[in-house]
Amino acid sequence: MIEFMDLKISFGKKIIVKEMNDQFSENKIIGLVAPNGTGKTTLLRTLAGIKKPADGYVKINGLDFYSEREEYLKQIFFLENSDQLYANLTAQDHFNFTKCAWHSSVDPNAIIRMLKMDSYKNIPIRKLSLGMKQHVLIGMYAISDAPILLLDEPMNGLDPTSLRIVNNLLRSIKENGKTIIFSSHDLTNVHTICDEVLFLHAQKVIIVGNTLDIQQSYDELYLSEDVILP
Ligand SMILES: Nc1ncnc2c1ncn2[C@@H]1O[C@H](COP(=O)(O)OP(=O)(O)OP(=O)(O)O)[C@@H](O)[C@H]1O
Repeated sequence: MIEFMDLKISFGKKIIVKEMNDQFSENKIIGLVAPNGTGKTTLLRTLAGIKKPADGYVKINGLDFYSEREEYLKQIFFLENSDQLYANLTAQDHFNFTKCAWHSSVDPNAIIRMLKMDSYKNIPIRKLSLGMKQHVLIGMYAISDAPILLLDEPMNGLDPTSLRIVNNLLRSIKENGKTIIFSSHDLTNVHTICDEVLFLHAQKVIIVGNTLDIQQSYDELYLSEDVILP
């Protein structure tokens, strides 16, 4: 369970979220959607305890980051982007490390097979393409077996086949009782795999079930705000 209570997030006078009071139960894939610069990464960073709220708090499975930091952090896996991977280590190294650090029973070789990474699992990260590095990141999430996975635009750089494989992987992680929150600009894919969609708009959070037309909701919220060029 993720609980947001009177959460306010800001950078000084710049408010990202004014007041958030929402709850998310387990076993869900939640898409986080908003235009560039609205605050998706900032919200994920706040959930991960990297950014301190200006007010209010987040509880994860009843745990508070500031008073129960160690237990709180055991609930979440969050790697902001592939720049955080070790350039001289391989995918296999990252997977082995993640399995060990998280005391996970997930078999890295099964994930390598599922993500079709055999041909590059032993190549240093610095020699991989963006899409290949995204596979490494997503593989680490799967291997962590953490209850809550926070992903920032994980599908960027994936080809259509990889996207389908990653979607299937996320679905199977969810079926194991996990909660996945991922930010994305790909509304079609959000519609394909999410149970709920969380829009950030006008410093507020708007949650919609995925029965609605996501594109239509997006247009209604944001299109009128488009800048009209002279
Ligand atoms: N460290 C910081 N100090 C001050 N302002 C920041 C900082 N980090 C982000 N911001 C501002 O907060 C706002 C939200 O940024 P954020 O990166 O969370 O947006 P985003 O929705 O993830 O954008 P994108 O879709 O482009 O990745 C932006 O206006 C950004 O300039």
